[in-house]
Amino acid sequence: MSAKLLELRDITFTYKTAQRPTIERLNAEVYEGEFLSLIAPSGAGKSTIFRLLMGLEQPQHGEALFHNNNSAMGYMPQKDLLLEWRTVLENVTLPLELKGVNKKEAKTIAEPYFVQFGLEGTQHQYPRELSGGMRQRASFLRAMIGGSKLLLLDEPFSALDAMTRLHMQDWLQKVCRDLNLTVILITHDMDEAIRVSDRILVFSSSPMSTYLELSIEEPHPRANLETLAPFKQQIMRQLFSGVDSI
Ligand SMILES: Nc1ncnc2c1ncn2[C@@H]1O[C@H](COP(=O)(O)OP(=O)(O)OP(=O)(O)O)[C@@H](O)[C@H]1O
Repeated sequence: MSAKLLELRDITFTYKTAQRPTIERLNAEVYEGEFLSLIAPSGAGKSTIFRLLMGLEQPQHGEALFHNNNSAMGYMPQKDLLLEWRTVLENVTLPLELKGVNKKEAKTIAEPYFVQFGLEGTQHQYPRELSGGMRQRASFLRAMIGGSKLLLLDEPFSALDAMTRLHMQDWLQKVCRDLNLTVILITHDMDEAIRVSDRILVFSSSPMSTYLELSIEEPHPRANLETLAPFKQQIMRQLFSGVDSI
């Protein structure tokens, strides 16, 4: 078992204008090097968890506790937010420049990753010249280049076509393992969660509080798609546990 990287301890959070909490007494742990997915109904509060982790909101009760000295996080939103007036390389080096690394050195640090991220040859192109999958890979490289070992991915592939999405899932899972990154992924897509994750937390309603935890052991079902079905059934049962009929 890997070491604990992050702990959510008894977190309760209510937006100022809301009548009831979005997160209530939530407890969860994240382990170093794992790929963890969160599945919950739309509007349940998944992005709010990311906002709390990034310190953009403060819980009224409880805390997010980091177990190592590096609490830096990379964040990748649904829309890639690449800056259209900067080249791909200049987009990728942005977090380094913001940390005070000079431009030349930032480029030297970023360049070697272009091959691993399937972006070789795009360094001096502009984002508009890239395909959707390439844009997401550039966005992902930008999220991790600052040295963050924890990445928060908020439905990063939802705008991609089905084929590109499948390629991206396999690629993402592999690159995270190779770079020993810890990932928390928000997704609506059960197949995606099962394909990429080591562990999945499934919430059935808001406020987000208790959840079903699925640990996906080896041999991983991504290796044999027919083995996805039992996991999918468990997720659906949990998601619809509060619903009388569909
Ligand atoms: N700044 C805010 N002020 C008040 N309420 C908010 C704010 N941001 C989000 N909410 C509400 O909090 C709830 C949770 O929102 P959140 O975006 O975290 O859900 P989500 O699970 O990520 O949704 P989706 O799956 O649709 O992206 C929603 O009801 C939303 O309307």
